[in-house]
Amino acid sequence: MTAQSLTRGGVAAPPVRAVHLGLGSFFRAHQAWYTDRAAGDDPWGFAGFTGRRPDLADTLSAQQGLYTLVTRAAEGDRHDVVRSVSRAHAASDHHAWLAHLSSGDVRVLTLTVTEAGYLRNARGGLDADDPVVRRDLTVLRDDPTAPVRSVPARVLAGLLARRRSDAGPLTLVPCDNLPDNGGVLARVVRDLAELVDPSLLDWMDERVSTATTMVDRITPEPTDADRRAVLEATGVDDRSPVVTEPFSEWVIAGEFPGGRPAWEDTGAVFTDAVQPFEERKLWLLNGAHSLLAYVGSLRGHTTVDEAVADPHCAALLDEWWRACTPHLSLPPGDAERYCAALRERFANPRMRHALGQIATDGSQKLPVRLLPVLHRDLDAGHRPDVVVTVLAAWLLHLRGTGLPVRDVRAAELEPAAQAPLPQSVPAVLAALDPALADDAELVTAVRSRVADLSGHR
Ligand SMILES: NC(=O)c1ccc[n+]([C@@H]2O[C@H](COP(=O)([O-])OP(=O)(O)OC[C@H]3O[C@@H](n4cnc5c(N)ncnc54)[C@H](O)[C@@H]3O)[C@@H](O)[C@H]2O)c1
Ligand SMILES: O=P(O)(O)OC[C@@H](O)[C@@H](O)[C@H](O)[C@H](O)CO
Repeated sequence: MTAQSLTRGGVAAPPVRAVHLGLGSFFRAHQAWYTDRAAGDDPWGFAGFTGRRPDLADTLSAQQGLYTLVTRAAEGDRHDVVRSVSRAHAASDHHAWLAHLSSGDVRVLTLTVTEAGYLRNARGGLDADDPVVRRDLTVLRDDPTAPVRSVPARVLAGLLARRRSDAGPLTLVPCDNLPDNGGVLARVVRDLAELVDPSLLDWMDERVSTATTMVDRITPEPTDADRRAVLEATGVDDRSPVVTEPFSEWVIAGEFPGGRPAWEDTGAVFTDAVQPFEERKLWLLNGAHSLLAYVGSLRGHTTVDEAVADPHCAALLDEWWRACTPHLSLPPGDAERYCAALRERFANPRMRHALGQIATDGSQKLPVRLLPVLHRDLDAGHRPDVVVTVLAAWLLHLRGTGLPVRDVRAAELEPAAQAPLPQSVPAVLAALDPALADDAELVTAVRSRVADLSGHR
């Protein structure tokens, strides 16, 4: 049998009414999927832009934006073709970026650019010392239409173009795993606007809203085996399928004065307060993921399902969840149900979610996944032992034990971690939060746990 290609068969793609920055697996498993299912007789199409490399834009363009979403349950796979990506552009196609964002048809800009992509400094504002930000600042001051590379600068360039064309209201919808992701995005873009053209700030107040979101759907990096499995199951030679789990959640707070897809029809929840959902998800799921990534990999595991099958890791997970629960603000019983679901989600043996993907950029993830719980416990006079273990395991990871280090701060963290423990422990803790390095008891506990963990390898 000849393999088929993905094609729209002469049916037009939905009109571009939304733009996405950070075209990758998660966007395709989540926001694009919600939008596709919400289409009804009022379809919204995305113009998706990659964050950096062109590959996915090229592959998707060759398939008219179509791709197969594989929903992988423990019992088997479901295959759906998602049709809401109408155009796929490489990051370098700045002309198209400005054109779409200048269009009055476009009312929503979603983003998935990783935690590191927001380029924040230690105080949460824009890191104006970052070399890419510095270069973009010079470029934008000179010519606001010239290509820029950082996320804050790309968004700002799009807004400057939109103001020139007077294209109407726009809502920014960040979908990265960050608390108050709307506040984070608004702040870095406004910080840059102040440096480039402060007159934009008033225009932004009138024309640009920023939503805050909690997003949840485990979506591992697809593999060649996934692609072969799609070909075998469907007969379609999809060059870029996405594999995800059946579970999905999207909680959104914000205004959409220019309109939006009917995401609530497909399960998204609109609320005034995302924070309780965000904390539940970032601590219970993402915190647990980071725990498994650093401790599980030290114990020789490579995927989440392998790690949770290890009774030692499973016991640490329970300990972590017990530490989080008193600090969550959703009704009692909610966390229990969420953790029960997580046990099943993590154990799905067919997902093969690589610990290496989760371990990336710990310097950006641990502060939002673990430290809020650690600080609350320390303030209450307890030191959660499980957090000591994760911090010790992270330090060993930075020392080269287990998974390769991929972190935006690797150049600073790897040498710091190599020093003898009396220096390396406070240095690495301070990189997460200077207050941690000032806590002598915590430093001692982490030192002794590093020694225990290395001894038991
Ligand atoms: N994969 C998941 O399970 C999942 C679930 C919830 C939320 N998320 C969020 O989505 C993000 C992306 O995950 P993914 O699975 O799509 O990854 P991916 O690697 O498939 O895609 C990431 C996209 O972000 C871009 N990007 C990466 N670093 C960037 C930077 N510094 N500046 C600009 N763009 C950058 C990439 O070019 C790519 O377009 C995660 O970091 C997370 O915040 C992912
Ligand atoms: O995507 P990251 O790199 O922020 O984190 C890795 C995982 O913890 C994360 O992707 C989860 O799978 C996801 O947040 C589940 O909704």
